Amino acid sequence: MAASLSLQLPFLSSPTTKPHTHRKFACVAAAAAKSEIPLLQVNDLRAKIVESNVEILRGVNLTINRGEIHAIMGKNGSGKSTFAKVLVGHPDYEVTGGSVVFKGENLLELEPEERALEGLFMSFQSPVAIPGVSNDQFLLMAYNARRKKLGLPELGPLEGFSYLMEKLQLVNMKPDFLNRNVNEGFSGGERKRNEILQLAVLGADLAILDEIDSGLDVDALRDVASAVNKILTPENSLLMITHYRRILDLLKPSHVHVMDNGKIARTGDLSMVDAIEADGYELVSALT
Ligand SMILES: Nc1ncnc2c1ncn2[C@@H]1O[C@H](COP(=O)(O)OP(=O)(O)OP(=O)(O)O)[C@@H](O)[C@H]1O
Repeated sequence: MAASLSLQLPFLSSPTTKPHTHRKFACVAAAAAKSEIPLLQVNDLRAKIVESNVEILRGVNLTINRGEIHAIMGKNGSGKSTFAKVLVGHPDYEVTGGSVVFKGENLLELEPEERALEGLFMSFQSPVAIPGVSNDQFLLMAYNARRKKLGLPELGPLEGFSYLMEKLQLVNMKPDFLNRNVNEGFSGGERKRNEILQLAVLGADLAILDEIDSGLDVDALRDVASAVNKILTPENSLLMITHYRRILDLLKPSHVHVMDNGKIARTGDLSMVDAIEADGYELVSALT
């Protein structure tokens, strides 16, 4: 479980300083250059299951720029979750070819923990419980680890609690969520909301949400979508995996991809979802 804790990726802004004028121009130039490179560039990514040697990803290509919202849809078993898990470095899979560049760095060389610290967050389809660890302990520990890495002072219990309360309100969750052990006894929908709370607390350059909408009632879905919309800025991006139109209407992805047989078979906009709902995946994939 420790591994999946460390997969959660914090993102904080650097401490505010008053840069010297020349440094300021250099920073502006660097920021402009930074915003020009894609946030994520995946080229011909191939991966297999370690245990069985079965190839699941068969040449995935995908580019995500800052501020974009991408959705991946596709038939059951087409490789969507595998793709997400390979991006965060899940040990069940081995990359056999291709490349992934995240924020200009070779993501595949980084350990899962380092990917998290670089600003990659993933919510899992079935979030696990962590018996004996309360949500507030876990969140504050993860948040402080990130602050420490950035050279910022750790938040003490009082400051930490008020920070967590602020984020709790953002995701419209009850305060008792903080006292409960991570996901222990949570309903399916509560676990999904808890994933969004983690994202709100830790932040991310790229958040990957795997079926965050499954099992949510209509109000919870609206809350989750509204929280995600508040977390998104022109500087961060979202990659969501879903089977349903409802969350797409709420989050309005700029790009919709269809995965088929371990590849992105087709890319379009929201209007492609109408075709998928009318004709199914076979016809849409066959158009490529
Ligand atoms: N760790 C694993 N062990 C065995 N098989 C696996 C493993 N991971 C993925 N697979 C297999 O790889 C294929 C792709 O699985 P994946 O979960 O990526 O599909 P998906 O597109 O996310 O499906 P769904 O829409 O049903 O969630 C499936 O046939 C699945 O059984």
